[in-house]
Amino acid sequence: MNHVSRDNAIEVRNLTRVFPTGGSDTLVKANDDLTFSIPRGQVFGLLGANGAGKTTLVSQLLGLVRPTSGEILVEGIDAVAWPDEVKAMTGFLPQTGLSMRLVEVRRALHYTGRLRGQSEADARRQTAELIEELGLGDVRDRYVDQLSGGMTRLVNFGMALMGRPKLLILDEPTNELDPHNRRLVWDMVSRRSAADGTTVVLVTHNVLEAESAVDQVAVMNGGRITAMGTPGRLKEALGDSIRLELFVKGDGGLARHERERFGAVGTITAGKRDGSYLVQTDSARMPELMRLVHGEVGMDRVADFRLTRPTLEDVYLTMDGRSGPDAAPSVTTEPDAAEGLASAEASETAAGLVPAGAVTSAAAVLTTAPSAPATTPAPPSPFGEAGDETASGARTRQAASAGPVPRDGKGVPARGAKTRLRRMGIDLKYLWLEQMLEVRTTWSWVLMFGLLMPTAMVFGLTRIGNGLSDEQSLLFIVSGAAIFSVANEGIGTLAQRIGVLRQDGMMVYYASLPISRISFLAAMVFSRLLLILPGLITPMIVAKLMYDTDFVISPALLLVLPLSCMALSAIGLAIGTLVRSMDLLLVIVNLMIFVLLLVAPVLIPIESLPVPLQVFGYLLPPTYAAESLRLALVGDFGATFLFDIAVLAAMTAAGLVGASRWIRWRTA
Ligand SMILES: Nc1ncnc2c1ncn2[C@@H]1O[C@H](COP(=O)(O)OP(=O)(O)OP(=O)(O)O)[C@@H](O)[C@H]1O
Repeated sequence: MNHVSRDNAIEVRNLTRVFPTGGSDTLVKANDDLTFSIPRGQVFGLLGANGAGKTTLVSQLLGLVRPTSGEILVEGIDAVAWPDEVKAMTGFLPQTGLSMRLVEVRRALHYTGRLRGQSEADARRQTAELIEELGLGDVRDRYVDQLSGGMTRLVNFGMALMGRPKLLILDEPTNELDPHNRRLVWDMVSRRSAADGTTVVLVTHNVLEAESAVDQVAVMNGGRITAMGTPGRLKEALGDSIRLELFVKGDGGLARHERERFGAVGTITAGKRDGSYLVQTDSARMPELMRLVHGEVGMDRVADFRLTRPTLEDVYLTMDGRSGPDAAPSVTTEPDAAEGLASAEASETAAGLVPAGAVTSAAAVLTTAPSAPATTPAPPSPFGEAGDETASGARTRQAASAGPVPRDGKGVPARGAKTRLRRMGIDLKYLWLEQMLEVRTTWSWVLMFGLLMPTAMVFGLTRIGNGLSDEQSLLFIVSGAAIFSVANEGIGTLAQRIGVLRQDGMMVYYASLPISRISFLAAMVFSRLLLILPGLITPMIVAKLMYDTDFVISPALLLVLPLSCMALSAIGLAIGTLVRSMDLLLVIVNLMIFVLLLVAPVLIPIESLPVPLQVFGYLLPPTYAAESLRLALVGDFGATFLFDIAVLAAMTAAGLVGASRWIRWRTA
């Protein structure tokens, strides 16, 4: 490990990320050998054209994308090896695809805080604070997806702030916001960095707005950083120039000879609007310029004019690489190792911008901005008893003590098994609650489906031909209707739900939280249990009422029923994570319904099938669920029953393990 500065929140060294493109041999270097550091407490703006590599960079900071090569340290923690530790201290606002859309605003904030490791008391307190600060009081009880685009963005911004993270990564935070709310967001960003020492990485195209909020800016182009420094220094690097925006009244604008007079003082460009011009020149020629405006054009013809220094937008337009090969001086990002990380000691003499070809330290460029004031308490450590219900604000207090993060022998933040288990329990609870609340709008339909469909099956199937109401037929009809209902809701719905989460980009949000995949998947499975169980029980009740069956109602049903739900749901999750195409997923789910009705020995005895179909039947999970239910209903708890139970348990485990392996927890 190289020397690590204690003042830097983020250190990136020789970071490269390559993506394969459509063609087999072609590769795109989304990030190309980046080296830089961000001092703690800074607001760091990341600018660049579409496809410049900004999202790839921030995704790697969060562990959502694995670098091809290079190193990332966030608060001294290796983000590649320990992404969860970085996620625990990072608030992330993705550009699109946030989850928690079908819960109330207050719950979206509260649950996010809890999932980020915040104590219950602190999560509640911060939720109330943010609702107040963001002006969300009137909509606190509304579902997030019922809000306007701008309000939703504000909620998403609030979610990123939950847990009082040390690091905030905001991807286009002011998209869709009105001017008032944009100002609110920039003010909150500045306040957090100045007062709490939060480090902020800001991806934005809104250069003019960001100018007032950022301490440092990096301009990216083609995967490389072409310029980096404070906005002031970057602007200075454009030269001691000024710009005049001139708006002339009436038709025709400036006469030809007038344009030539301005052209002799600087460069003049006609704007898109009739009569609008931009003149750029050396600041020493300002008096000449003003004489031309006043004397040559005359104030009676001037609708408006603005004389300004170059803006950050001018820097961006000059350096994002689109203005031609000669326009952009570039900063090389290959510093000398020692020099690159000596940023804390680098002085005001560090240049804001370095001409192309010069090998220099990008980190040194960064050092000209002030680091967090000495009086600023260091931000909280996420590695304590984060889930402590009673220790309100525990993380904040830990931060104030600002000691080094406790590590085990391998540089990994130390956490006991008890703490991890407790965290898993909390994650499970809030993910489950979110899932349950998300499906509440469809509860009535699902329940009705779970009640009506099995009832209709028992009613209809027992009337086939001369009637199939003998004890044996009833056994198959009842167990078949029950398992058909579970398979529909468990396999079918869960497979599609995962597909929709992936398609809408919502997985990125879950993956950015410090939760385990298993907690996420288990919460999805458990959230289905209550919806599925009625479909399992209804056929038995209907058969009892219609035919007074004397099935054995034993405690074993308490094992068979939930286990069938979990096994089939886990298989549904595995299918949903394995099959990436939503269209294919829909085909599979619909095929499954046919297979269940026609081939799988759910409604028919397996011995009645031809041998090839028997083999096929034994490969299908519902076969074991139906068989174990039949055996339980006749009180046969022999070897076959135990074997079926073991297979269902194994399927639950295999489904969850498969899903957690195939789920895209990293976006690439
Ligand atoms: N998963 C991926 N697979 C293949 N190529 C990718 C992947 N992700 C990004 N890229 C490519 O990497 C390059 C950088 O993309 P990235 O999304 O990081 O740019 P960006 O600066 O964030 O753009 P924008 O401003 O449009 O969001 C692009 O050429 C993009 O096509």
